[in-house]
Amino acid sequence: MRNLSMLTDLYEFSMANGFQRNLPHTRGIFDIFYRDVPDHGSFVIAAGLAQVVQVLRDFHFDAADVAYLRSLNLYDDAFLTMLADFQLDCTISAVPEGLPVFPREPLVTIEGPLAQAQLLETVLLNILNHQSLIATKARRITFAAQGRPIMEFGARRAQGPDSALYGTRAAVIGGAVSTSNVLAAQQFGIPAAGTMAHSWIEAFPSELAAFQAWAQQYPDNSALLVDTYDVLRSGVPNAITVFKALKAAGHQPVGIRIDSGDIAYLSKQARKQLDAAGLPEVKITASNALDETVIPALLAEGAPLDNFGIGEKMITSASAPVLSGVYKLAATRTNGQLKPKIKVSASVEKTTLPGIKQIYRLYRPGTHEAFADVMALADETLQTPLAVVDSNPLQTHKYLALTAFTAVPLQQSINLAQAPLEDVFAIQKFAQTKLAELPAETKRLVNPASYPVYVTQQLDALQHQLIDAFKQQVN
Ligand SMILES: Nc1ncnc2c1ncn2[C@@H]1O[C@H](COP(=O)(O)OP(=O)(O)OP(=O)(O)O)[C@@H](O)[C@H]1O
Ligand SMILES: O=P(O)(O)OC[C@H]1O[C@H](OP(=O)(O)OP(=O)(O)O)[C@H](O)[C@@H]1O
Ligand SMILES: O=C(O)c1cccnc1
Repeated sequence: MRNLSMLTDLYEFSMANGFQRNLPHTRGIFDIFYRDVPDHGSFVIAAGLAQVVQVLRDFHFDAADVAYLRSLNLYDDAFLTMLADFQLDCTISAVPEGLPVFPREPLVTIEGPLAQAQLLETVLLNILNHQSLIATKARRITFAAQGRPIMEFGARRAQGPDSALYGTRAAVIGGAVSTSNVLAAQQFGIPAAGTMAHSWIEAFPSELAAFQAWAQQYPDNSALLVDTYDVLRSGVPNAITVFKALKAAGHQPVGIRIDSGDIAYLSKQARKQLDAAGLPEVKITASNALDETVIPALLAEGAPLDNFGIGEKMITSASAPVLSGVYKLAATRTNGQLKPKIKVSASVEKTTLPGIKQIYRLYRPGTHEAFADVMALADETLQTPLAVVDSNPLQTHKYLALTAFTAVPLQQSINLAQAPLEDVFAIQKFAQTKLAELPAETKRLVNPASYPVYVTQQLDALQHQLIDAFKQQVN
């Protein structure tokens, strides 16, 4: 990954420069969290931490970067010198990639000198917002496919090269099993997969000649695109001719791909033709702007589809193209003294949670059934009964007591020097394990139930104390 230290908003440099001059001995503790789930879902799949770790490991400014910043005539010499000799002095704790996370829960917490930690806002949000968005969308599509494999086909429609590359990584975290994107396959160890484009068929004198040439070239990888001319009158009959010849020569025919028209009707008819020809093993792949709304419609019609190629809708998260994760100051530390901080906003749902926190997932004792999350101050011990209040500021502010639970902390401190860049399929498996722990009603695609996320009485009291102090100041 190239050095992304300059991928930031100008105001980060402007604040960092001022922090160094005004508050040189103050450290900032920043939380990264989001407020709204894309597509009206109930959770987001956290993704992108491996790239965050890479960026932090390599965070430095080249001579050309410093010269450019100097040319803006905005910044102090001492600040530019600090950038030129940059030594990252930040610590990071984070939830693991693949974990389903809920609104307002800190995915990542960064602590460091204000002048450093502020500089990380833009690039960290860029990475985490993008990958978590695509992983979340891929989870929805995978869920809709009910176990049928999803091939990621989106490189041509992604918003630029990085979105194709890291979007594919995120799509696999969310459940895709292979990709047509060779760079992503190479870089992340994802199986490379694919069929053929219409140009292959158009280039030959006939569809049959095109299929035959393909089968000769790739006798054990013969996935044939059958919709160039007429799926049922030409594509499938020609594919059957080629598959029979392949079988006779001792090869295993792979499948057909349908990429246009009424996919339910065409796949049912194609299945009948293939079965009647003694080719029940031939798989049917569907593609063409598929997503988690079209796939269930196809399956509800009884479309006999074995797998899906998914491009534009997944790689761009077309139905919900933004995850608005934010980077908010939760506390400062000066000469060892911790000061919780809050942003009190006119819109009550934007008021932040102060202090250094930990998130806990609560399980029914002796089970893997998660039933709620609790955000607490990091130095709190969770007592039973635990007094909590809904973390959603728009809910009624009513305390309740939680009694029977096993609490598992979700954020872990990350050792930048040692943090392993985990295998994407290990992350996918972890995501599936963690998804399995959530109540079924929170996972459905339409109007999912929201999962309870509470804050402890102590954290709630701290928030209200800071809000009151702010009100007194204003008055
Ligand atoms: N039976 C079906 N039920 C619901 N949606 C379907 C069904 N069959 C296809 N679709 C979806 O409808 C959308 C439009 O299909 P259509 O065949 O009109 O595509 P198109 O883009 O016009 O075709 P082409 O790719 O040849 O230009 C696509 O998202 C496709 O996946
Ligand atoms: O629809 P997506 O989910 O993005 O899947 C990838 C699409 O990419 C290819 O189309 P191509 O670029 O050849 O254009 P087409 O729309 O004419 O098929 C392929 O045939 C799929 O239709
Ligand atoms: O291999 C394929 O079939 C493929 C790859 C990218 C986009 N559409 C289809």
